Amino acid sequence: MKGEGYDNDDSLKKLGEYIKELENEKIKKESLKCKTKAANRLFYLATPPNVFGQLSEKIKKHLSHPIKKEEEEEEKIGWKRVIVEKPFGEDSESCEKLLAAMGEHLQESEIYRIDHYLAKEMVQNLLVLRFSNTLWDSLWDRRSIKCVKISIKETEGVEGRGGYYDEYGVIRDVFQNHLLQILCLLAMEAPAHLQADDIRTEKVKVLKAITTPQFRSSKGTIGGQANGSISQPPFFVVGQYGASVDGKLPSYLQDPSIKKLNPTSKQITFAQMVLFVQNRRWNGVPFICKCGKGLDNKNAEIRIQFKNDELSLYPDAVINELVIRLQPSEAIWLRLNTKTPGFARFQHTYPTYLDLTYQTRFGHHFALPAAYTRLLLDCMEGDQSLFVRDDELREAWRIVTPVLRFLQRPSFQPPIYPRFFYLFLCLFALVWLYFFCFVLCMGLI
Ligand SMILES: NC(=O)C1=CN([C@@H]2O[C@H](COP(=O)(O)OP(=O)(O)OC[C@H]3O[C@@H](n4cnc5c(N)ncnc54)[C@H](OP(=O)(O)O)[C@@H]3O)[C@@H](O)[C@H]2O)C=CC1
Ligand SMILES: O=C1O[C@H](COP(=O)(O)O)[C@@H](O)[C@H](O)[C@H]1O
Repeated sequence: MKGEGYDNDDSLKKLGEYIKELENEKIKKESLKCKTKAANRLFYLATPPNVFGQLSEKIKKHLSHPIKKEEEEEEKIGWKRVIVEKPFGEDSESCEKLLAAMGEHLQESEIYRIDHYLAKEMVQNLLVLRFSNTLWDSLWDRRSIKCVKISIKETEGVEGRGGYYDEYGVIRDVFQNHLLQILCLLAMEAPAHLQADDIRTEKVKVLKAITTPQFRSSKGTIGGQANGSISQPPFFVVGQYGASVDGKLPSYLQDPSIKKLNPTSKQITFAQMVLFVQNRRWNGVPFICKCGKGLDNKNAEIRIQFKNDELSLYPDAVINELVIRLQPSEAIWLRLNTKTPGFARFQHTYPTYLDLTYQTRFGHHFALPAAYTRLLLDCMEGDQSLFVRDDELREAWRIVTPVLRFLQRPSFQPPIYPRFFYLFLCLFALVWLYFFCFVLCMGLI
């Protein structure tokens, strides 16, 4: 295979023959122990997406099990499954092409589209947290929830991955997939059953209820205009990271890979959008979604902020907030008010937390598998719950495509934000501490 193109029939034929040889050997050995003659085939396409279609065709042609006269059941002949990595397209149009190219040769049940965020412990936990605790049933909607914040923040920059990143940017890299998937799990209705397709059907409904961001220009057209502004809801913020304030960490444009490929790149590395799920449950509740690189913190979390009751006896008390931290250090906490402990009277509230930090509560009793371990196992077991279905993909691209078009305007220039640098913050804190001690000492003298 080495050195041959993905479209080379001969080499793929050879690969098919080689696989068959291996399977025959294995079946010979194993048939002594068990009666199965099936040999399953799992293909992992770690290739650029532009060859997914071509490869699907070759897999069908040369690498599928030879089907007998009458098509036999999967258990007898073994299954064939294909895992594909994102990006599944660059916008709605290219996604459609990709879906068609693969769909021509493979069935949807054979395609496993990876979104590794779906396999993170706390993302899987969302279904359990929401639907096994009836406590939320009357709270999980626009009547009680003020807003939902989802953020995936990274401190790292592109670190030499500019070849891939500069073509895709943060919206295609994280927003369109990981972030929207989390939003779906938070906003969806209870699925009919805990089966892959029931769950995915509910997720699609959420995506369908998200209105496509509209862009207004002086000419009243949508998207792509130089002086366009986003219409209701009016919020989206983008940027590209610059160098750290002390100049020690390079900016996006100074990254060696970007410098080499596209030194004047306008690609964005941060995006925040406020999305609205326009259905009866969520109408009017902003979902504030942000993700980016070169930021102040590496974490991924969900914050569900509850409304304050206008008639509350404690109008100044902090609002209740449910926080689900996906990483680092998985945790769920609920911010509540208590009486200020001690002599303070009941007029005084004190914000505190009901805290479920996984490490403390579950310690070493549970090993959390890496996302990819979970996904590979699920694929082998034929469970598509944590993989993205074609209609989810279409809808997710429908939501972000107008934004991407808007950012492609020739006049667009990304705002630059300084890259966060911890050492800088530490030095800053030290200077303040020093100053504070100095003032304190002077006071004492
Ligand atoms: N189990 C655990 O480990 C627990 C840990 N904690 C920790 O305690 C600390 C406090 O937690 P918590 O009370 O929940 O967090 P905060 O009340 O400090 O809220 C943090 C959130 O507020 C946003 N925010 C902060 N400053 C501003 C601002 N000026 N304008 C707009 N938004 C802002 C942050 O956004 P952004 O991300 O953009 O800055 C983030 O979403 C955290 O470090 C938390 O990790 C608390 C409870 C349990
Ligand atoms: O898919 C991607 O995700 C990573 C972030 O994943 P995490 O598991 O480390 O949170 C991101 O850095 C990368 O750019 C993107 O392709």
